[in-house]
Amino acid sequence: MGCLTCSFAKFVDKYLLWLGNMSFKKLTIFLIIVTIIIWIISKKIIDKMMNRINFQGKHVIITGGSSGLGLSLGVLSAQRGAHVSIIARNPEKLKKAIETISSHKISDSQTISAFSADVSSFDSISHAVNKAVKYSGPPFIVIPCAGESLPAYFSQQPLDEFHSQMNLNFFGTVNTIKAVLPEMTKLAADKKKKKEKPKIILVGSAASLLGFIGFSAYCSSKFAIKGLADCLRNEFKALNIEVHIFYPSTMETPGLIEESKRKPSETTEIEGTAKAFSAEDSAKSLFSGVEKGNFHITQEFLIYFARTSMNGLSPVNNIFFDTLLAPFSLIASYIMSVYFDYIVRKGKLAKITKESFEKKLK
Ligand SMILES: NC(=O)C1=CN([C@@H]2O[C@H](COP(=O)(O)OP(=O)(O)OC[C@H]3O[C@@H](n4cnc5c(N)ncnc54)[C@H](OP(=O)(O)O)[C@@H]3O)[C@@H](O)[C@H]2O)C=CC1
Ligand SMILES: CCCCCCCCCCCCCCCC(=O)[C@@H](N)CO
Repeated sequence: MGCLTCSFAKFVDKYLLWLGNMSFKKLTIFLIIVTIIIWIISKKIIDKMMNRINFQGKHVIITGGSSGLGLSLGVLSAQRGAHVSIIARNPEKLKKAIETISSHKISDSQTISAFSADVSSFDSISHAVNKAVKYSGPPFIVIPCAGESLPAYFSQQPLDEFHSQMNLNFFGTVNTIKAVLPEMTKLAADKKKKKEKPKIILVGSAASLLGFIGFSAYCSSKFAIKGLADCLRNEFKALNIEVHIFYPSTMETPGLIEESKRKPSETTEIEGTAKAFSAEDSAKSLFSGVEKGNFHITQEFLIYFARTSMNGLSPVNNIFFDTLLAPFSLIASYIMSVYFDYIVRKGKLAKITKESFEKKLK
């Protein structure tokens, strides 16, 4: 034993001597490389150690589950053995979605069901949730994914669209969480199941982190979801319920096709800075983020990077990585704002405004 300590001391001595003989520049590079290697290895080990969520026999409720991201989340949940309930308005779309999701079941005992409801009405969503719970049991995972984007120039957008965006995206999320909370709280309090915390995953957007021309109504509703997520993450610790928020950037979904028909050209140009993903890939990122235990879930590095500089007092995902990135993200945000402003100055709205000024002067 003594000898072991002895050789360890000798090793440390040699190592320190070797470090001491290095030039400052070499030492700095060496330390940075060692830190990065330790970080990568420890992250890999931690990720491996993290339990994958056991979906088998658990009930997953997804609003907006008849299309786009919600539908892909339903398919993934079915593939992993969950009972899936999807909630949306249009019964035809729901019926088709049920067929798609059911074809991915891995066991006959899985229940895949659909309930028609409007999330912007508490009575409507609460009625649907009660039926879903009666049919498939208490909700283990809830994803309030129903949402829509109505892009327009602020000056041209009718006031009622600001209300409808808030009613669907923000209040739809609040209503859904309110509706599932009593049953989820009971499930979370179950001592036998204490290890597996029920989870709520809010669906924000990259537009929960930054705002630009054309998204004033949509972006505000998505920023509100970010604020809600921060508060609930903290408050629901008392209930043993886990809260996460997902910030997808553009996804190729039926919703995107619809919004593109009315999207101002400047908005499209700025949004194009980030890559578009398939709904399937985004759904996979959402669940893998939950499994890694991340509160903030992003699909791509660019949005992760953007988030670090606007973190405020929100919890960081990775203290080392986020702290390292934040200053660079601030610099990037400055460059981005100069670029975004350039797009707006040379854009359609600026042209229309200039023309109407000139008309008035004549
Ligand atoms: N696509 C994108 O680029 C991005 C999307 N997001 C967000 O992801 C989420 C999903 O978007 P995406 O997949 O594109 O959307 P889709 O338009 O493809 O699907 C929206 C779903 O929500 C349902 N829905 C809409 N309004 C209501 C309502 N009032 N009550 C109940 N259900 C409703 C729709 O069904 P029905 O109409 O029958 O009710 C449908 O199932 C949204 O929250 C969106 O803001 C975030 C970032 C990027
Ligand atoms: C720190 C500097 C990095 C900045 C990165 C900026 C990238 C800008 C892209 C923003 C993409 C916004 C996507 C919103 C999509 C959306 O929610 C709608 N399509 C809804 O349907």
